[in-house]
Amino acid sequence: MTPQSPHLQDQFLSVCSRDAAIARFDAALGPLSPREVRVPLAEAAGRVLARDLSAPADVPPFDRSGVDGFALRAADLAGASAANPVILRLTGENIACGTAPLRNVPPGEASLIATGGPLPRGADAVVMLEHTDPLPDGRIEVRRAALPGQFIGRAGSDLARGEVLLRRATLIGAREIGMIAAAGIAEVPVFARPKVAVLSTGDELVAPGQPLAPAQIHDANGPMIAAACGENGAEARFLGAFPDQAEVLETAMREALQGADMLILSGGTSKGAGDLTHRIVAGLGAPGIVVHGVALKPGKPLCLAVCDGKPVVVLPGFPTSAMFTFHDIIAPVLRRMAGLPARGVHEVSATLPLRLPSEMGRTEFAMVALSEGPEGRVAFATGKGSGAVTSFAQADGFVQIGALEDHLPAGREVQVQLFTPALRMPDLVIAGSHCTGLDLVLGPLAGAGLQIRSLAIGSLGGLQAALRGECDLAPIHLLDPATGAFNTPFLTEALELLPGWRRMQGLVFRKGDPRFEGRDPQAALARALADPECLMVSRNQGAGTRILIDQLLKGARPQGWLNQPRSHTAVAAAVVQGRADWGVTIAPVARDAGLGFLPLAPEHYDFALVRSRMERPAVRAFREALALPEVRTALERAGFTPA
Ligand SMILES: Nc1nc2c(c(=O)[nH]1)N[C@H]1C(S)=C(S)[C@@H](COP(=O)(O)OP(=O)(O)OC[C@H]3O[C@@H](n4cnc5c(N)ncnc54)[C@H](O)[C@@H]3O)O[C@H]1N2
Ligand code: MOO
Repeated sequence: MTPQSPHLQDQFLSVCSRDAAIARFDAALGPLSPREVRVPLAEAAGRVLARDLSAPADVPPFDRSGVDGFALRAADLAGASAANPVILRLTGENIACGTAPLRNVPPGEASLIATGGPLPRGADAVVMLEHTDPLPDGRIEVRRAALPGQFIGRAGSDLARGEVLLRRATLIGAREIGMIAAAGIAEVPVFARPKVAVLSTGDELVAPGQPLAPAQIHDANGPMIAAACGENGAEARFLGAFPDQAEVLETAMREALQGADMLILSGGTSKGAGDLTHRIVAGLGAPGIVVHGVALKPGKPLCLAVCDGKPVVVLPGFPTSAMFTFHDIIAPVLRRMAGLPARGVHEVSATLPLRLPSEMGRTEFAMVALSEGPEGRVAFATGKGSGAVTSFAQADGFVQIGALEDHLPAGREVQVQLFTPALRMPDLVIAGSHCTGLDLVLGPLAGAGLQIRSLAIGSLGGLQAALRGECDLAPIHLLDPATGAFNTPFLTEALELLPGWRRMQGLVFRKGDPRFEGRDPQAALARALADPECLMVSRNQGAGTRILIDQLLKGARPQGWLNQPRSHTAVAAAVVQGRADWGVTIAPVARDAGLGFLPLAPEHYDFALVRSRMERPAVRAFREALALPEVRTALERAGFTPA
């Protein structure tokens, strides 16, 4: 199916608004009524009740004692007190739980009764054992009066026969299981979980656990979407990742759809020539594709189809896009099929500390992480683009930006829709440059139960957040070219420097490359600059390493200088994969990547502490962790030099 010339593609995406997409999908799906099945009580947890459950019998089935004591007639105890006890004879019967009483309790007598024991005929009250005294002749003295009905649980008082104990559409949990069991019901009518077949498409996909060949990535969408289906009442069957081969894919999709109530694919729905899933979907059944292209960001290439009554969905390949479109558009359908109520919306308000750019023409969902600033909650954007998967873990929720806005200004108050109903603000907010060494310091804090939010917004971004008092500390490695000093020149009165560690920066190359191997850095650099075939990888403007690179280059602009990734790791990857021959990164990254390393200069990775927040327990804990001998040893072992 792949066209001869991949650049000659169909322009099949015709974008409609989110609301129009939902309306078209709903209209094609028609009413979605969940099926009912009966499951044993032991399997009912997590299911949704398909009909009202009525009690088949009274609970409790008989009047019973609520205490260990004596069943008796309240009238016998009129006027009883410690000073004036009443003496009663015993019937001789001892009513245990699970035994039906045989004897009457006539006036002037009492029967010993256990908590939960059935009340004998004649008795109308129970007194507690500790309010009585045995007499040597076998009778008892009762030291206080009793009200009729005292300590008696009446038949049907918990549940009367015929009473509705749980309503339809109730989500069954442990408490509900207890009620159903008490009512004596062994089989529970619940909604059938819709069966969803999930499959990923893409030649580049490899199952987690399998090694990656060049240009391959691990399949994130498949497991993620299957789990999200489970969270929304469905029974997902993940069928694996399939290559972009029309026949293989079509067979897999037809088989999957046969045994399922819904089919969800991801990938291959955008404009690429290899994007063939939508073509197969179009032939799976009537009416076929009803929406292809929604004015959502992320999520534009979403494809919605109904094939002979069953929903078939192609989510965008980018994991963030797949997840947002699933939750926004697919989850509500799934919940209706599963008989689950719509998910509640949980919102908090917060202020944007920074301008949040947005694309005009698409409703945009921007993920944010919350922190407590001096003037209330602030929401930092955490998005790394639709292709990223880690933004979810760092975000508390998302902000919706209307299709007609191209940005939200700094200072704007926004509503943040939370991912989870309960928001727990982090105990420690770190914003700035990330370093793998930081994870070694944070380990003990997380182990002590502190919730830590680490926002990788670069040294300068972190410094500004710290100056605004919106984080507790900012990890920075900023070189002042004028003085050659690190970090201290950038501080103000409001900040205090906590020394972190030194990271040796050096020139990296693939081991064995004779242009670098065994030379001193300056000689290697001269050799590299003299060779027009020798390709470098640089760093982004603003990075400390970039300042070092520009100092080394003295104005030279070798091949590859415009390749300016934002991280040490990306530099190492470019060299390892041969997209560049040399670059500058830090020793631990070079070592982990297996690259040759020629040391240049140590970089100071320190922490700008916000003075007004320094007494917070989590900040103190951070300083203590940094000084721990085991943390220092771990840092050294990882290739850092603690300050
Ligand atoms: N010329 C255009 N290119 C793109 C457009 C466009 O309008 N014009 N739309 C972009 C948008 S927006 C999105 S979203 C993506 C979605 O593309 P597809 O749905 O066709 O997905 P793929 O091309 O197959 O993959 C995109 C991306 O995601 C990775 N991927 C795919 N499946 C998985 C998986 N199961 N687990 C992890 N990652 C996955 C894949 O490797 C690609 O990197 O298209 C833009 N392009
Ligand atoms: O819609 Mo794409 O989902 O912008 O990333």
